[in-house]
Order: sequence, then structure tokens, then C-alpha cells
Amino acid sequence: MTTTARPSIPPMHQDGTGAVTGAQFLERLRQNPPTLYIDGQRVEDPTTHPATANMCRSLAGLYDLQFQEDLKDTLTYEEGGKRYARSFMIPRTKDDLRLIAESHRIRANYGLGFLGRAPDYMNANVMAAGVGAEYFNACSAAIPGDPKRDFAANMRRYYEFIRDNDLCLTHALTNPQVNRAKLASELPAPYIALGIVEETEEGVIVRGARMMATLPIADEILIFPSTVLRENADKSRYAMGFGIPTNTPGLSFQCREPIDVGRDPEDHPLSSRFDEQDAFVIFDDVLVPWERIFLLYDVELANKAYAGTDAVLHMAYQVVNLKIAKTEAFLGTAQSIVNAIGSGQFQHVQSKMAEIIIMLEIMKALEVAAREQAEPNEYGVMTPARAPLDAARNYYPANHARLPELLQLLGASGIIMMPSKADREGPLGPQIAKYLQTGNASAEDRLRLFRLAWDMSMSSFAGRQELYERFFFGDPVRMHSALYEVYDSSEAVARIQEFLNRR
Ligand SMILES: Cc1cc2nc3c(=O)[nH]c(=O)nc-3n(C[C@H](O)[C@H](O)[C@H](O)COP(=O)(O)OP(=O)(O)OC[C@H]3O[C@@H](n4cnc5c(N)ncnc54)[C@H](O)[C@@H]3O)c2cc1C
Repeated sequence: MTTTARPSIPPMHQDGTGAVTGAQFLERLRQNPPTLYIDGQRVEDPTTHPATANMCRSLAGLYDLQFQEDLKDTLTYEEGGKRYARSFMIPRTKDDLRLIAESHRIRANYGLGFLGRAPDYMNANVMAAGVGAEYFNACSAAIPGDPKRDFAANMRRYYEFIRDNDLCLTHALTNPQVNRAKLASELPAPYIALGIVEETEEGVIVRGARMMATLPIADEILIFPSTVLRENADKSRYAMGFGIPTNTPGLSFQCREPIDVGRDPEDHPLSSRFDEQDAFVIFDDVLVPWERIFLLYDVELANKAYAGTDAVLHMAYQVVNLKIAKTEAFLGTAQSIVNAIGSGQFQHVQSKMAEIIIMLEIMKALEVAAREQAEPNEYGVMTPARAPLDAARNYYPANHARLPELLQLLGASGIIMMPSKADREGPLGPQIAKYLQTGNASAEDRLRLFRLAWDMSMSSFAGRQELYERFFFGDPVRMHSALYEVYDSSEAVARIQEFLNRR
């Protein structure tokens, strides 16, 4: 491998126009396609490749919502004569948080909550990291005022760059799953886990891999650690933070098998629209320019980066709003099935519907609690309260699987006996129309509904969603431990002590 003469990536442009349209987003992807590999082949243009074109179209639709007359004031905000996506806005008041929540919900509803990593998630990340950028100058390798190593200035500029150009980000935080009993430095080779190789005049060369980046059909990738590094050394080659374009030389994304298999949206209503893809990320001596470096070698700072800037809370706030939208989609679909087959008078059916309602109301209450108990952080950002968000991000992964299960229990054979669009239009069409109608709908409408329920609960798309919900915010086991460690139980303990002391 060579570490010299790598083409450098262009400097970050600060002259973006703010919020972009779907057409602008697609054109940008066409001009700068991420280096994706699917089924052994390089994807030359993700906007036309059969495995990614529909997802690109869906993302473009999301960008276009920003310009829809009735939504633009919610989905964007104005500053300095430009309009930006709302998820980049720095919340200063609780009312700002309410506006941000509203925009998260509208955008989440676009994908019925099944688009896990729409750009809002990472926008919230770079917003919080950008405002809290001073955190990065505490890094042992930072030199405030230095044109290369002023990491705070780099982070701040990166936020502005992403916001001003309305770029779409993916991210990859975890190391390859080679041996979880070992430290990154103890794996069979030093550069299996992504590591720093050397510093050059232009930047830092990195080599190795990261396990998972959802939505690799993005403009940029952000690299930070999430699973806490357990390296003992003060200075570790595995501690780093940076953001680079997804078409940076030496960077490749090995995508998983596509879930979108080219079926009509009537047959695969979610898979054909929202296969956001997940990719293994390989760095083959990638040069990261200095202006894109936010953190180097500092294990302690790397481990605390998400908490130290409160980025994790703004991301979790996007997530709680997204999961509300998703639960509402389950509620709407389940109730539509109950209405369609006339099962609403059975007590156990009502009880199953009540389970969904309870889950929805818990998530809604946690969102309100996070917003109402919000406080400005040390950087002046109105920050949603941690405890309700921690509750939401632990509660939902533990309970989500019940939602598809409830759909199966309510829909029963209806969720499998679903002739396709081609069947409906084929020789047996008249019989299908007769025998698969419902009390309140035509066979076509019934099949559309049950196909949606199938894609939410049984298809490959649904299976991937189930795994995603279990792990997307981290390992549930370690998330429980993290919650346990930060939660302040002292008042409750004191009350018990006081009770025990009563004589
Ligand atoms: C569909 C999907 C999409 C994802 N998208 C992204 C993404 O866009 N970006 C991103 O960065 N990540 C993403 N992730 C990764 C996610 O962050 C991880 O799955 C999660 O952090 C768990 O890590 P892991 O998968 O490497 O599991 P592992 O850490 O390998 O865990 C495997 C098993 O071993 C146990 N285990 C391992 N180590 C320990 C330990 N130290 N203590 C206790 N138990 C342990 C775990 O509890 C678990 O049961 C995604 C994951 C999925 C499934």
C-alpha cells in the first residue's frame, strides 16, 4: 500500500445556498457517487442502479418536502438571508425544540418511521458538535490557533459546511466484529480496526475498517468512536474523529444484499422505497485533510465525545420523534386491518390494540418530558433532558419487536394470502376481486393494506428493521449499564434511608 501521491479531496466550500431540492441532491450524487459495491460490482451511479435508485428517489422526495409551500416554514428556518434545514438549527429555547420536533415528525412520517437514518439524525449530530466545538480543543493533539490542529475550528467549520450545502451524512462508529474479547490493538493485524497510520503535510492517513454505516448513499461520512475504546494507552492510534466525502480515494463501502428487489410499490410498499442500505466501510490508506480532523489519539476525549458535546441527546431527540411516527404507523395499520376484517369487537383484539396505544403514549410522554425538562447546556444550546431520552432509547429497542408480532396476530392469514398486483391483473383477477374484498374495501385496497402490514412485520425489510431497532443506538446490554451508571438515584436512596431511620 502506498501512502504517497494520493489525490487530495477538495477543500470544504462555505458558499452553499442552504436547503437543497431533491433534484439538486440527485445531481450531486450523480457527480460524486460514493464508492459503493453491491454483489461484487461497483455502483457507477446510485441514482440509476436498481438496488439504490428507489432509495435515492425517496431521499430526493424528503429534500423536496423542504420546498413544499405548506411545510417550508416548519422544515426550514431562515438565518442571514438563507434558508436551512430545520434539523441544523441551534435550539435556544424550548419553543425551538418544539419546532425541531415538529420537523422531525413530518419528515419521519414521510417514511412511516421506517427510514432510520434520514439526514436529520446526523444533522443533529453535527449541529451539537459544531456548537460545542470547543470540546475538541481539549484533545491532547489539538493546537488552538494552528491552521491544521485547531480541532474546534475544524469542527465548527464542518458543521457550517454541512449545513450550508445541506449535505447528507452517513456514519460508522464500531470496529469490525473480529474478536470482542480483544482490544483493537490485540487483533490479528494492527489495522483491522480503523487506525491512524501516519501524519503528512496534507493530513492524516488512516487504514482499516468500520463495521456498519447505514445510508451509504450519502455525500459525507462522519467517523467517531461509539463503543468505548478500552485501549489503556493515553495515546491510541484507534482514537479519532473526522468527516470526509463518501467518494474519497481509498474509501469503499461494501453494501449488504439489497432488500429492494425491484418489485412494484403496490407489492413491496416499504422495501421498494426505503431500503436505506447498510455497508461495511473499508479505508485503504485514506488521506484525511487536516481541516477535516476533529480528534486524534485522545482515548478519553474520544470516548466522551458524544456526551461531551451533548450530540447524543439531540440525536436521541430525533430518534424519539422518529419512533413516535413509527409506532403511529403500526397503530394506523393495525386499526385498518381490524376495521377491514371486522374483528374490533373481540376483547383480545381490543387488548392488542391497547398495547400499541400504550407504547405510543409512553414514547409521546417521554418526548414531552425531554422537551419540558430541557435546559441550556454550557454552550447555550437548549438541550433535551437526558433521563427521558435514555428511557426512550432503552425502552423502544426492548419492546419494538412486539409491534410486528401484534400485526401478525391481528392480520393472521391475511398477511400471507396476498396475490400480487400481477395476479390481480391476471386471469384470476375477477375471482380475486370477489373473494378478497373486505366489508369496507375492494380487493385492491385490501391487498395494498395487507402488503403494507407484511412489509412491516414479515418481509426481509421487516426482519432487517427488527435487528436495526435492537441495535441501532448501540448494544442494549451496554446501554443499560450506561443508564445505570449516569442515573442519579441518590434522592430515592435518601428517602428509603430516611424511612428506615424512622423509629
Ligand atoms: C441494521 C443495523 C444498522 C446499523 N447502522 C449503524 C450505523 O449507521 N452506524 C454505526 O456506527 N453503527 C450502526 N449499527 C451498529 C450498531 O451500533 C451496533 O450493532 C451496536 O453498537 C452493537 O455492536 P455490534 O453490532 O458490533 O455488536 P457486538 O459488540 O459485536 O456484540 C455482539 C454480542 O456480544 C455482546 N458483547 C460484545 N461485547 C460486549 C461487552 N463488552 N460487554 C457485554 N456484552 C458484549 C453483545 O451484548 C451482543 O450480544 C447498525 C447495526 C444494525 C444491526
